[in-house]
Amino acid sequence: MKIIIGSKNPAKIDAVKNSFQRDDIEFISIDVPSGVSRQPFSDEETIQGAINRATRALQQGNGDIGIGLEGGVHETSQGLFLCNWGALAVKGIQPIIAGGARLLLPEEVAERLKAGEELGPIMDDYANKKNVRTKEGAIGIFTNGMINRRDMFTHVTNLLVGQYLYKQQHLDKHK
Ligand SMILES: O=P(O)(O)OP(=O)(O)OP(=O)(O)OC[C@H]1O[C@@H](n2cnc3c(O)ncnc32)[C@H](O)[C@@H]1O
Ligand SMILES: [Mg+2]
Repeated sequence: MKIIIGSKNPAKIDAVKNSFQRDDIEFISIDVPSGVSRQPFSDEETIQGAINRATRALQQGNGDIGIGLEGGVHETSQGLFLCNWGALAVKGIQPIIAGGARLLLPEEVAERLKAGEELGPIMDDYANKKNVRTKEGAIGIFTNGMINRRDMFTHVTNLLVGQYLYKQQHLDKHK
């Protein structure tokens, strides 16, 4: 079985590998356009980015399953939340969608996002580290390492794969 991941980010690739613990799987990661802003600014836009990555990965990689993972932010009355979404695409059914953990971003980070900066570079600057987005992620920084970006995305990919297995077993109900 060939699984195509729509990103070259190791935090995302490792999450997908964690969710498919089988020997007969080939993982291929390709950079596909998310089709949304580089910094998605709502759940809606982040979900669309995840779906676009999954369907494009499936097509371009000519695989059995395409997986798209997308990070974004979402405005609420409490402030700007970090949000993460994932999609799993296979031929013949609507993409399967799942959301990840979320947390409130500090005002200083939110202000910079609203001024047009991307979260990746903001986090490197804020934490005085390099490549936070490919390592612990914003979620790792703000939880003191209790949950890193790979673990957060593994939860999302488990939700995707679990739903996929369920649908496979109940195919006629969900066509
Ligand atoms: O290579 P890709 O797959 O694009 O991975 P990415 O790290 O850029 O991640 P996304 O495009 O999914 O996220 C959109 C933007 O938000 C940033 N971002 C999202 N979550 C983050 C996190 O936990 N830590 C740091 N930056 C994050 C990311 O760097 C992008 O600028
Ligand atoms: Mg990106």
